[in-house]
Amino acid sequence: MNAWSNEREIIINPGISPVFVRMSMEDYDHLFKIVLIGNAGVGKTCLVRRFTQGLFPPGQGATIGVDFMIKTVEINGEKVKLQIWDTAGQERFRSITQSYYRSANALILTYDITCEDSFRCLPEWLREIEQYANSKVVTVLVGNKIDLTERREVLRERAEEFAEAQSMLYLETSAKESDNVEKLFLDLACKLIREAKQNSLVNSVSSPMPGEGKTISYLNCCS
Ligand SMILES: Nc1nc2c(ncn2[C@@H]2O[C@H](COP(=O)(O)OP(=O)(O)OP(=O)(O)O)[C@@H](O)[C@H]2O)c(=O)[nH]1
Repeated sequence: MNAWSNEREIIINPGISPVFVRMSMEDYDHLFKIVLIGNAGVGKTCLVRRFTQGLFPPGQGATIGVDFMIKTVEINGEKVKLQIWDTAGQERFRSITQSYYRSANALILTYDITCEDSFRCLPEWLREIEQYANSKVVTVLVGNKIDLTERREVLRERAEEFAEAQSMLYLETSAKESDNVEKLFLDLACKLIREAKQNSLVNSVSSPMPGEGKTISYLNCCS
């Protein structure tokens, strides 16, 4: 095993055959697949671990291939199971990670506000999305590491403008300080519920995936 809590699901041979260490018989009202993408080192893994485990891992190493976690939340009395796929940012894993886009209900495209390069690469990531994701996918642009204010290289206004031009939602986060991380995932879940209810989602997750995490309640949206 590893240092992660038992909420983590282990994937052996990412992209080929997911093998899950734990099974769950628990029901849910909605199941959504969320995939995090973006340059290496922008903080994708830290965002996932902050949300699913409430921690900021010290000395987080680079993701190899794809990691997978599940968290169940309760929103307005409905159980929402979020399958969260954390992809490696390194170029050499691109052919593996691309294969996870197609069935995603939502993509979290992440950059690092202290790294201009990670922002400049966004058009390249958008081309990947265009090519590999389904046309109904909800995309959120996330500027991470806002705790490093003095090292900011990308102004919020610039990112907001970019996101708006691309019809993406935009949020700034700090996985380290836990700023906006819960909001990111829960607002996204709310949007996916609304879209599911309007029957506008391509229900690409056809068969339930096993596994279970903590259940938390969230009542502030979906009105
Ligand atoms: N200060 C600060 N550092 C962060 C934050 N999020 C991540 N980091 C640091 O950034 C580095 C990279 O974080 P990861 O979560 O591994 O980044 P990643 O995008 O998953 O990287 P790959 O797996 O290589 O694609 C680590 O040293 C983290 O500690 C944040 O919100 N604030």
